[in-house]
Amino acid sequence: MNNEEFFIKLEEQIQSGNPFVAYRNPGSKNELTKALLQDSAETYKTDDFTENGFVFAPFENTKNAILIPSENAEIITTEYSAESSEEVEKENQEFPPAYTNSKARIKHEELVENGIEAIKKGELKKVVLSRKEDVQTQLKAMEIFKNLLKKYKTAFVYFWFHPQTGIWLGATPETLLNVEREKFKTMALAGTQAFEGTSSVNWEEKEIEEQQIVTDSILENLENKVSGSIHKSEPYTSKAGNLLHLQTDITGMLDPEKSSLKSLIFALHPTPAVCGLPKKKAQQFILEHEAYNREFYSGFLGELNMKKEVKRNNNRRNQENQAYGSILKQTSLFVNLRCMKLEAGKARLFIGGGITKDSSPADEWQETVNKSHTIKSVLVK
Ligand SMILES: C=C(O[C@H]1C=CC=C(C(=O)O)[C@@H]1O)C(=O)O
Repeated sequence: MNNEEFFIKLEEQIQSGNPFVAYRNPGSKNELTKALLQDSAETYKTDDFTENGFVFAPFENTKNAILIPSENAEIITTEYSAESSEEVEKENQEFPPAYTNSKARIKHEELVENGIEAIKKGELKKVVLSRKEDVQTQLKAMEIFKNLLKKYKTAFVYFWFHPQTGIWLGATPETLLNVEREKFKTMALAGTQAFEGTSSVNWEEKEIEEQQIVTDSILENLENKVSGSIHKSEPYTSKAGNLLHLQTDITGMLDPEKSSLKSLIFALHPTPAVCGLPKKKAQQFILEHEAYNREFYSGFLGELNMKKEVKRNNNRRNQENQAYGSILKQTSLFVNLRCMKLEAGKARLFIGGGITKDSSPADEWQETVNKSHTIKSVLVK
């Protein structure tokens, strides 16, 4: 489908009031943007994660994971080009410094102080604390979505609507879980610094430790769920919009006898990149202290057991590939970061950061300001 037809279909779906999602996977071949347009206003939920479709799950109470089932949706695709990286870089550098709202700053710094105190008392090892920020915007959701598609080629970019949740949009750099056949991939992403023209940067002890905590915890949680060994890369610097993070890629083979897709998802969610350690205590701390509802921020979203057509390999020597059928199931879930909820004329942004014993409240505030640019920069024409 060409771009024009694709966006007309999407507009028609918006008018109908029925649920839909439009999205592009990171680094997608031919920049393929897909949409699932549900054929009724019905609410479908998934509890056992065996269905196929697109799932949208909140941070807590994941029983409310909403599904757009493939079988109840029209699936359309288009190729929509991102801007060249030089253009994007230029825009990022030109983006004006964020205004500082001192009330919000004081509140966030107090929250971080409380987190550091709980860590120093030994109640927690790490906790991820966040805030919301409301920003006025004249842009329509579709324009914001196109801006996200143009700017963030390496992120998972999405535009979700459901009568139960309202409109959400985002560009997240974090994979929660990718499963194709028995092979799975996940990542430990943590540590942040502003991108200032180069990705060759040094990381301080604090960030290295913060990210190592995430890697260790993911490996520990996956231990009994996989067959054979788990492979991890060395931590490396990855770029997400105007930010740099430390990332470790983790891969392995699933053992269907030992674990279902659901148990794997919940072994990971919520990861210490959005919640903390120990998991239950950190979650409790967040719910008690953040004083607002994260809703779907730091939840997860993406393709669930979606059928993917695989082209047959005509190379005769590759007998093994020829033996496989041409359809396989793919799950590609992302952590819902760098996102917003859009209401009439107003975007609610959600931004957080990992707190460890060495965190500084002022630096953590600044980090949330830097992170908010990912979304703020697509709210203007
Ligand atoms: C919680 C967020 O980011 C996470 C992902 C990468 C780096 C993070 C950090 O450095 O704190 C956070 O753990 C957010 O963007 O709201």
